[in-house]
This record gives sequence, structure tokens and C-alpha cells, in this order.
Amino acid sequence: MPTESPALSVAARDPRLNDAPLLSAARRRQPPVTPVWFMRQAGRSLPEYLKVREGIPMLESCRRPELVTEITLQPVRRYGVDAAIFFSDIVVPLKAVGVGLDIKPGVGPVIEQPFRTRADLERIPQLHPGMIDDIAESVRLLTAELGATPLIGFAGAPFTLASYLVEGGPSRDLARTKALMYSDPQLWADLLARLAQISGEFLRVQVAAGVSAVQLFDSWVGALPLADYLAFVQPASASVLSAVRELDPGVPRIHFGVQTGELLGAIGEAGADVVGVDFRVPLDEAVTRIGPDRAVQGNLDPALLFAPREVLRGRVHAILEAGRAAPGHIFNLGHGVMPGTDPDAVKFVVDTVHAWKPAQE
Ligand SMILES: Cc1c2[nH]c(c1CCC(=O)O)Cc1[nH]c(c(CCC(=O)O)c1C)Cc1[nH]c(c(CCC(=O)O)c1C)Cc1[nH]c(c(C)c1CCC(=O)O)C2
Repeated sequence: MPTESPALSVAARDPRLNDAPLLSAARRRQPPVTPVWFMRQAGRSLPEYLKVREGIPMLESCRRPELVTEITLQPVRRYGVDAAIFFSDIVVPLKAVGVGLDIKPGVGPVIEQPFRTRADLERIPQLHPGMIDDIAESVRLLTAELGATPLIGFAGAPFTLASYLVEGGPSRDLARTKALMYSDPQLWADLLARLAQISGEFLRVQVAAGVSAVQLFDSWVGALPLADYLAFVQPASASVLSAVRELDPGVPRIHFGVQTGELLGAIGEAGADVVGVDFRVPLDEAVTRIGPDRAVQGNLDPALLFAPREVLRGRVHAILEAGRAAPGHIFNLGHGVMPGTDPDAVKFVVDTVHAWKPAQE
């Protein structure tokens, strides 16, 4: 468990970060402008990204600090977003502990030997900070470059990591994952506890090296009904988020999954300061489900970036209005930027958010 790991000491952060709109919104202190960033803002279709990645496999790119720094900074330069998201992947810590896997372009993570029995647990050892010195180095290089702009660290949540390990790759229905969960609850709990240690340590290394917020991605947890989420998933996610809080309670924790309309309250209660909302639930309705103690992040449909500008502007304004119901709102998409998105449309959204003024009551 995280508490057994060697003590990590937390780096000093740039004092200007205290006034960063993203961190103010996460702390429910309404900033003068609504902050905006995008899931998957780095990589994908940016021409400057494709150029520096040429000939370098995805997982190797994630372990080269100079390259990670360059790719993470690209969308900050181009769009003027209010935060950088660390360029990495949710499977990087699994690879670091020795799980045989690769990221196949256009497919996603593929696992050499999918997780099926208790014996497979032995192939997933605990993560120790020394296994990811390069991650700490990348964060240090980045925070030095970013100055007053927050860097968001991230990890995959235990359920979503388990889904890749059990399915062996991306899956539509997560049938094998659910079958394991329902047929051998003890093995499932042990797998999730191991993944919670790995995720928690991956985040703690990033926090110790200087990230100013973290996001825990539970992308596929919306496949579960609430009762199963509470019984089979929430304890492991809560342990990841509390490992971060123990190291530095001042680092806000964002928690997000897709199709989580029925789970929003429980996702907040796992220990998040900010709940990410996908585009299926109107933001003001999401605020009602989450309650007044947490900020929200979201929730423009990524497909709207392909719509005409006047339609896009109308939707952005509607989300900003709905976000006023929350004690803090970070503008984002309801999921990641889609491949093929026009970078000018992304820039248009940033400028529209920053230019917006709430209507007078
Ligand atoms: C489920 C998941 C993964 N990875 C991630 C999640 C959770 C977020 C989500 O729900 O989208 C998280 C992730 N992956 C990546 C980032 C970095 C920064 C960012 O958000 O901009 C983040 C935060 C880089 C990446 N991760 C990946 C790429 C594309 C690799 C490339 O450019 O070759 C990038 C930039 C690969 C990857 N890795 C994964 C997928 C589904 C894919 C896409 C495969 C494809 O369609 O090509 C697993």
C-alpha cells in the first residue's frame, strides 16, 4: 500500500500558482475568468506533435523527458490554455513494473498476456519511485518551463487499468472484466488493490516533483451500475485519491469517467475535489447530483468542434452559464479531443471561454 513506500518530499511550487484560475476553481474560490483546458490536448492531430514523434513509438516517447516536455508544452503555446496535461499514458506505470504491453496506433493499449487467474497477480509487482525517475525528471523540467501555468499530473484508475489487463486490449462491453468481478470478488479486490498502489505511487511521484493538480481517469467505469461501483470499485479509487491527499492536501484531485451520469455523486465521494462530467448530463443537472462541496469540470461534446463556429459558440456559452450553478467550474470537453479535430476550432473555444462575461442577474 502507498504508506509502505519510501517517503517522498514535495517540491516547492511557483508562488504565482496561488492565483492560477484552474486551481482557484478547483478550490471553489470563483476565479475572475473560467479556466479551460482539454483532455487529450497534447498529441493526436497537432502537426508539431506528429513532427517530433516521427519514428518514435508512443511508450518510448513517454519516457524521454525532453520530448515529454516539448509535447506537453505544445498545446499551451498554441492555444493559451489554463493548464498543461502531462504527456504520458495510463499504461506507463504498468509497463514500468514489467507488464508486457504496447500501445498500438489507432487501437490503444494491448496486453501480451491478459490477466485471468490469481497466478497472474505475480506479474504485476508494486511500483516504487525509483522505477520512474524519468517521470519525476519530466515533471521538474516542465514546471520550470511553465512557471505560473499549472501542470496537471494523471493516472488511470484501478477499474480502467484492470479492464485493459483483463480484456487484453480495448473492449466494447467489458464482458471478461465483469465476469472476473462477479465470479471471483476476492481476486478482483486483490487486483484492484495492487493497481491502486501502482496508480497512487505514479501520482505521488508526480506530486512530489511539482505537479499542481492531478486527474484520475476512470474512463470506462460508466459500464457499471451504481451498486456495483460502490461495492467493487470505489474503495480502490478512494485509496488512490487518499494517497495523494496524504502526501499533499493542497493538490486538487480531479476524477473523471465517461457515461457516469448515474455515478457522479459516488465519484465525488471517492475523494475528488473536482468531478469531471461527460457531455451526456447537462452541467447544472450534474451539479445537483454532485452537491455543493465539489467543483465540476466539463462538458462540451468533442464532436461539436466539427460544427460551424456559431453553433459551437452557442454551446460553449450554454455550458458556461450552466457552470455558474457550481461552486467552481473548469471548462473542458466531455471526453478527449478527437483525432482530426481542427486546431483552430480548439483555439476558438479557448478564446470564447476567456472572452465570456456572465449575464447580469
Ligand atoms: C483510456 C486512456 C488511455 N490513455 C489515457 C486514457 C484516459 C483518458 C481517456 O479516457 O481518453 C490517458 C492519456 N493518454 C495520453 C494522455 C496525455 C495527454 C493529453 O490528454 O493530451 C492522457 C491523459 C496520451 C496518448 N495516448 C495515446 C495517444 C496516441 C498515440 C499516438 O499519437 O501514437 C496519446 C497522444 C494512445 C492511447 N492510450 C489509450 C488509448 C485509448 C489510446 C488511443 C489509441 C489510438 O486511438 O491511437 C489508453
